Amino acid sequence: MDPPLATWDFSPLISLWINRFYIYLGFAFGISLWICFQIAIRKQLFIFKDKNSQEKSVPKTTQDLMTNSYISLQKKEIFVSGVKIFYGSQTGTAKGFATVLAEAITSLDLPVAVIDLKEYDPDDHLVEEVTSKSICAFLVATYTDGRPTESAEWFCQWLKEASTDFRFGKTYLKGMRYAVFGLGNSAYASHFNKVGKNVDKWLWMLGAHRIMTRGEGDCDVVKSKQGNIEADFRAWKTKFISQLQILRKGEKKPCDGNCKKGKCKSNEHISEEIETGSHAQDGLHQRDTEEEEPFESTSEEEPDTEDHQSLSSVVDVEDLGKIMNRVKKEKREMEHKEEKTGLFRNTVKNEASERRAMITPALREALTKQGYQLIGSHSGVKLCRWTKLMLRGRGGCYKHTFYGIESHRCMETTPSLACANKCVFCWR
Ligand SMILES: Cc1cc2nc3c(=O)[nH]c(=O)nc-3n(C[C@H](O)[C@H](O)[C@H](O)COP(=O)(O)O)c2cc1C
Repeated sequence: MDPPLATWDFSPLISLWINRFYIYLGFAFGISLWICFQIAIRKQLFIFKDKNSQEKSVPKTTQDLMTNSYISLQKKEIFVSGVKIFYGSQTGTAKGFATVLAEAITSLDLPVAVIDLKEYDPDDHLVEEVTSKSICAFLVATYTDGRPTESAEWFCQWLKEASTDFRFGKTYLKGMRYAVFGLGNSAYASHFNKVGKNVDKWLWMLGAHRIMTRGEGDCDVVKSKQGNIEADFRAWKTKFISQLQILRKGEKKPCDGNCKKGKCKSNEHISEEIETGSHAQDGLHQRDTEEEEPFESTSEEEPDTEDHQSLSSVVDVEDLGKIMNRVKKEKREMEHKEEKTGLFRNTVKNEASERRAMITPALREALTKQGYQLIGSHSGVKLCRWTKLMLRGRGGCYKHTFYGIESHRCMETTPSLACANKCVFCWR
């Protein structure tokens, strides 16, 4: 028989119920202790593992591997990413030569692209060659009156204009490497290979680096150097391929001391000049060293003749840069002569030290990065975005919309960097 309900003792349960908060507290305390304990253990384990891995994870072999892979990465530096062969052909000779050249380059395991100049827009793409690490070969034919083929007409027109446009400047294509092979016939004496010569000259004027002397193919079998145009091309091709292999290895042909102006008389002299940076600073001097056979290249003389012409006639504002360069060159020569004779030496030096540049090196760097062409040590100019758009037929700035002023005729210029006014709306 069950005891009656009244006889049951509920007092322990009641006391538990009354003290239930202490029980909860006890549980909570226990759980937090357990968590802290776990965290402490994990931390200890982690420190231990870390120590071990630091000691063991980079064994000598791995270290060696890392060093080796670094070296191999360094070794794998690419000096030539590929070759682009541009051709301007009418009856197919240049095109055929381009194919032959492409095959020869493919056998060297180098990527190659054969491009018809008809399908190439220099305005959009030529500047890519500055950084692309490719070598550009131009095979261009000359036609009546020294004109290019129809397919190369726009390319030549663009190059001609850009090379004399001060807004592009002398360094627009700096970094681009190229070689030219012209196709022509010496029977057309006054216009023999004119297109090849011009393309070579214009690229050079824009600052591109000529990797070898221009080749001249001559259809006149009597006058042709190698007997016929095919042989002329083969000779040029052989030279091109060997030059390509040199460049591919990252080797640079040292100056052989046969510079036109005789400024690099010995290799010792060159290294001195490179160290002092005079070669890098003086574009003309650098170009001297690039000439393999200076007598064949006309690029250096021709701009000068143009300068003479421009001086004798009405001066175009766009030619001012060239003229200034000539004046500076003459001044330098004069100073050089004076220094030689010992006359006025001290005065010249004092003047030079007194002259203070208005553009600080930091400002110069920043402006150049922004695309400004700096003139002397005082002014900077840049073609405005609206002008570019206007020239491309893609609209203009608000002055066009509101007042009908065509952007490329807009004369809002504040080229002097020394301007002390702080006008609110000045673009600077
Ligand atoms: C009508 C005509 C005019 C030419 N005019 C010239 C010229 O002025 N100067 C020149 O060096 N070669 C001239 N040539 C020679 C071509 O440049 C040469 O034949 C070249 O190999 C043609 O190349 P292509 O077959 O790729 O078009 C002329 C050829 C032709 C047919």
